[in-house]
Amino acid sequence: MQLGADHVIVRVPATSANLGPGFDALGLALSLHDELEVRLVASDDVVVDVHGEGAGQVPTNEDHLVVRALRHTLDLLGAPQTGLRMTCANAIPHGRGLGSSAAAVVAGVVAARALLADPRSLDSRAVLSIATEFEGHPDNAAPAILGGATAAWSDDDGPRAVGLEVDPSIVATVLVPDARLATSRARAVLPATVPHADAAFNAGRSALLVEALARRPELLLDATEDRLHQSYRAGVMAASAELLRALRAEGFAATISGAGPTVLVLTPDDAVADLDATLAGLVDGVAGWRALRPGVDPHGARARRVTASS
Ligand SMILES: Nc1ncnc2c1ncn2[C@@H]1O[C@H](COP(=O)(O)OP(=O)(O)OP(=O)(O)O)[C@@H](O)[C@H]1O
Ligand SMILES: N[C@@H](CCO)C(=O)O
Repeated sequence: MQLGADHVIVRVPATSANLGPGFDALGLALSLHDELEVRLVASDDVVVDVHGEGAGQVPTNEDHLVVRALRHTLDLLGAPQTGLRMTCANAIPHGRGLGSSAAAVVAGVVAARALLADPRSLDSRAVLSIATEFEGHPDNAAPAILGGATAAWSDDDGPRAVGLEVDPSIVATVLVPDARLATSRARAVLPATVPHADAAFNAGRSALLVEALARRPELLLDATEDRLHQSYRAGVMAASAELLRALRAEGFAATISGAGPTVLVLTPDDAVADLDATLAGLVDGVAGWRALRPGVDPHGARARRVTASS
């Protein structure tokens, strides 16, 4: 496989996984993006400049997650490796449950694809498969690739995903604390098995959530109930668990975003003012938290080749 470009720009969205009952399966792309510029250079060097989230914290060499995903993809396709200069402008907070690691991996894979002489040789399913190898589960990678809301699953041929309808009146609010929590830590507190009744409960709520997202936002509170992960994780994200409880008690469809500790709230647009008033009343619960209302990203990851004339 030959390379056909030497300069690409990639934009990839944040994602909120699980959406309550859809553990490791459902996800939503949010209009909060990391943007990367990748140039091939003649030497073997890797130079990474990071601005925004993660600056001064993530590696700036071959260990950088985007570089690892990019190189892995080129290797898989039998494409040549070269030196790289990469500039990252990151808006997705790290370790907060907004899919930063999936965004980085997807960015690396789609950057590699855009560098190929024939980018069509890697379709969305192959991108999902590579990204899931890194992530271990496809629920963030799927919406990061496809945009919108997605349901992801795996069969014998690997991970797959489909887009789900989202009623345009649904507003996503994310409440992002300062504290970070590594996904690995939030997964380590989950039990190996769960009661059959809890699995059945979540199956019903996940099915309902597909309908609530598509055209019945008034069902979002019931549809976002979960018994498979959030209560087990409360001990490693006490403030988020308390905020979740308080918002749900007021009738808002709050969930832990991904592996936390961010809280996602899904509301019909006519309930946004009530949500803001409720948040203003929870002064202690949200002091120091960032409240963002990013909108749903309908596109997913995008890559553009830069040519001398563009
Ligand atoms: N843009 C990035 N560039 C380089 N490394 C990144 C980038 N984004 C995330 N990472 C790496 O991934 C880690 C965060 O991944 P982690 O899976 O713990 O959380 P998350 O992906 O933000 O949340 P979640 O998986 O719950 O949505 C960071 O600490 C960093 O090591
Ligand atoms: N489904 C994953 C999302 C975070 O990567 C989890 O909750 O652990």
